[in-house]
Amino acid sequence: MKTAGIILAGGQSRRFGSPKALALWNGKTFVEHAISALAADSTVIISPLPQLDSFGRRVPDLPAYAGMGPLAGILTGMTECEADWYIVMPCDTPRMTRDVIERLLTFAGGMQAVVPVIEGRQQPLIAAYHCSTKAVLEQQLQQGELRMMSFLSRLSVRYVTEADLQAQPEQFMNVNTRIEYTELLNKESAL
Ligand SMILES: Nc1nc2c(ncn2[C@@H]2O[C@H](COP(=O)(O)OP(=O)(O)OP(=O)(O)O)[C@@H](O)[C@H]2O)c(=O)[nH]1
Repeated sequence: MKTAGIILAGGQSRRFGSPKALALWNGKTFVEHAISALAADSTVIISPLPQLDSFGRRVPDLPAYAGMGPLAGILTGMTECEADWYIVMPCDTPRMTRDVIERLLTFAGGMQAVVPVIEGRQQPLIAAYHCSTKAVLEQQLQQGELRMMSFLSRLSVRYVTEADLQAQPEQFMNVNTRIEYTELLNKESAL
């Protein structure tokens, strides 16, 4: 099974005020934490930011779908890399770890997607998608339908819990605001 990691590092970071991918935690940028967590044969960073070039292979969103949000980033990654399964990872969940992603992949059989449900909330941006979902996603975006829930409703999905993944709910917490970032940094100093 060939896997590819898709790091979503586009978007506006409006609530954060500067590109989240370049925020620092525990001596590494958020994008580096995402790279470390990805257990994949190849990895691509989807972002318009040239500052991310030093961290790995970076490509901007496909022009036809630029500015259309995370689903556009996922389709871009699927177009850039050939793989059986794609692991999607945002750049704002620096506490995610490789062991959790490896366990996620163990559920990738017979379904089109594996999506965590953590404390009852679906986490489709830290999830695995089979290559058969690419055509579904392309058709959906061509229809101008940008909602993640709409994408999931078109797929056969295996939902897995934090217990299945032996994960701590905090590992899935994302940093959207400066307040959330300060909370994260306080945890760092408490280590
Ligand atoms: N490639 C790509 N990634 C995106 C896009 N929109 C959001 N992302 C990424 O998807 C993840 C979740 O993004 P959000 O926090 O919902 O949105 P954001 O635009 O980064 O932040 P806000 O402007 O504060 O909403 C982050 O890793 C973003 O970098 C996009 O259009 N293209």
